[in-house]
Amino acid sequence: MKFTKMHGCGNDYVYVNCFEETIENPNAAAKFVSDRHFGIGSDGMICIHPSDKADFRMAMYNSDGSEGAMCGNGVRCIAKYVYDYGLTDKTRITIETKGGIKELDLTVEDGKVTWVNVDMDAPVLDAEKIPVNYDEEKQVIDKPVIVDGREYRITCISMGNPHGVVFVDSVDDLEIERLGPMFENHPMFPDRVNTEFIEVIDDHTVKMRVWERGSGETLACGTGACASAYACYLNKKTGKNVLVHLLGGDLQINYDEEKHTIFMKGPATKVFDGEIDLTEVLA
Ligand SMILES: N[C@H](CCC[C@H](N)C(=O)O)C(=O)O
Repeated sequence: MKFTKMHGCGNDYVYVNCFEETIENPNAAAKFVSDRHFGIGSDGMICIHPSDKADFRMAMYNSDGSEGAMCGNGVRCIAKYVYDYGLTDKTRITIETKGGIKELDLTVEDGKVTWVNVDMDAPVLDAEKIPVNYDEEKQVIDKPVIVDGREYRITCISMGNPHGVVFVDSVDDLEIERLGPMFENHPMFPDRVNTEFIEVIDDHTVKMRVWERGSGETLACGTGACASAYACYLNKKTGKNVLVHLLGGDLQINYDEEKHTIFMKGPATKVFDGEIDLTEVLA
């Protein structure tokens, strides 16, 4: 299988061009290639497919092999892949995901994509759609939740995939390896959840760490940054435009109230191309 290792703010995936490759068991392949000791090493695997509804279609898998519905850093890297490898010459493209069709604006410098601005669509607060069960509440905004004997306040949002945004005093001394799985597998989330821990710096800047469903702590999460920026706005912690500092870089998130949509702007980076034999692994 030919692949390309790429990352967005350090959120790294193995990208496979499925116009040319066929993967029999993508869940098992994702789990294997993601392994940082026995595989290639990544937060998961992302397949680029043809689409009959958009220019391209994304299928994304976490490092535990589970399939996710949307990936903000992933769609930016797909934009870079399809342009840089000549699958398109357009600088405005659409990508079909299980979390809806996304529109992307590509910035090209010296013939290569460097930055991508994505229309991430409207944030969804409807508890049933996220999904989250919190008493009979229709929305979960700034609600108390007890984790590890401590009370946190959580705001739940879907960006095509489920997020729980939690405000903390400092993200630097967070015991994320211990806390992350407790949020991820909390009974209020029937499909598990991606959890963002947010430290507010000022009315347009936050620091974020994320514990991703199916992948653990990652250096960045695009959908998570969007959910967090919107949670900050809802809870009056920031305005509509938020610079999110992640462990692996920065994302600029802007909420366009008129269009009721969130824009995410950030980098997309290629690391290397490679080839791997999966016949024995998947046998
Ligand atoms: N890192 C991704 C999100 C992956 C979400 C995945 N962990 C799930 O929903 O299961 C991002 O940049 O948006």
